[in-house]
Amino acid sequence: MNNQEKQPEQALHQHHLTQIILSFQESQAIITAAKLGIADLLKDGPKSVDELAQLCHAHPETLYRLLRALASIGIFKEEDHTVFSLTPLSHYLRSDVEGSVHSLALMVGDTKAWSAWGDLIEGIKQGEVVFDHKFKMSFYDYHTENPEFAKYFNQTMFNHTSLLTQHVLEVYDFSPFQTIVDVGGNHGYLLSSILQKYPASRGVLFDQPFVIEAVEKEHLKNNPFHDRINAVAGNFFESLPKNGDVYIFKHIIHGFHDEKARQILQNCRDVIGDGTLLIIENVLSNKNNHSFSAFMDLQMIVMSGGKERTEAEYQQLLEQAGFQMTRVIHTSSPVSIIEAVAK
Ligand SMILES: C[S@@+](CC[C@H](N)C(=O)[O-])C[C@H]1O[C@@H](n2cnc3c(N)ncnc32)[C@H](O)[C@@H]1O
Repeated sequence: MNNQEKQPEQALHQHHLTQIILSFQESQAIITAAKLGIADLLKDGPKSVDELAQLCHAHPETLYRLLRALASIGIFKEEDHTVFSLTPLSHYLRSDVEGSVHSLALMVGDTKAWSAWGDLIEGIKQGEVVFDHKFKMSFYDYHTENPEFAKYFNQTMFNHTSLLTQHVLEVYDFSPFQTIVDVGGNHGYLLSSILQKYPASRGVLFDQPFVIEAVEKEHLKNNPFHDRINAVAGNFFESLPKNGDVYIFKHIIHGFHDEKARQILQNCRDVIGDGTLLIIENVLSNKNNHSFSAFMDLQMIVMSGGKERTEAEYQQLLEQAGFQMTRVIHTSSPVSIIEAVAK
């Protein structure tokens, strides 16, 4: 291949890489629109920039430049000069729709969370959790310090879980289980959905005291399965509720490094008897293809100190905690179900 033939391909690669490097600009623009609540303001139809600027207390000229940039990538549409409407993409920036990513944008755009990503290099060089190192507090302590952030985090988990639950119910049969324990079950969406499908089962929702207190007030009060759910406050590093037939850990184990993850699983091993353990996670692919999980793994280095794992790594972790992996069931969503029993 001569130099002239190479040129277009090289230019393509250079352009592609440049786009990836600059994609933070798109993230920040979307986050800013989410912070201003633009999508909610447009839910009843198009509005002019002047109207929007007044409603969200922004500067009309710079707001126009923001919306013009977002319209150039399909987020919002400029119907007429300076008049904008929602698009299929910005629909999900609304805070009130199923599948909303509004809270995700606000969580990612939190000043501390965003600036921690700027120090990813420290995590890679030192092998430390960037957030802890930079702010001298853990990601979960930050939830206590900043309840707004905790609200966005919990709402993001809720939205995520509500999208995934159907896929889990499609492939896994919970009918053999009378008592279902959802460990770190937070809002109880997954547990409630299982109880809805399996009327003979009862549930235990286990989480930290402040979460259980909030969930009882906000979610369980109006939950039609409330009388079949026992909400239990505790700490999974100390002990888990006894007498469960199945213990579900959805998006729990990935939040911790191996030693802590083992400790949680060993505490489960102490109470599980001949019950079943289900770990529901985005399992990391062995191949280096582009994967949501591989970047979520970096999020762990930056924020909470956990790690995404391959199937083989989950198997090893389970064995070390006294379990035997029985099968891995893939769903039509990014999560898989890792099933195990005590050895
Ligand atoms: C990433 S969220 C997952 C929530 C839920 N399982 C889901 O997938 O939507 C982690 C959950 O673990 C809970 N958690 C964290 N530390 C805990 C602890 N030491 N004991 C009990 N629950 C804990 C958090 O309060 C939170 O609800």
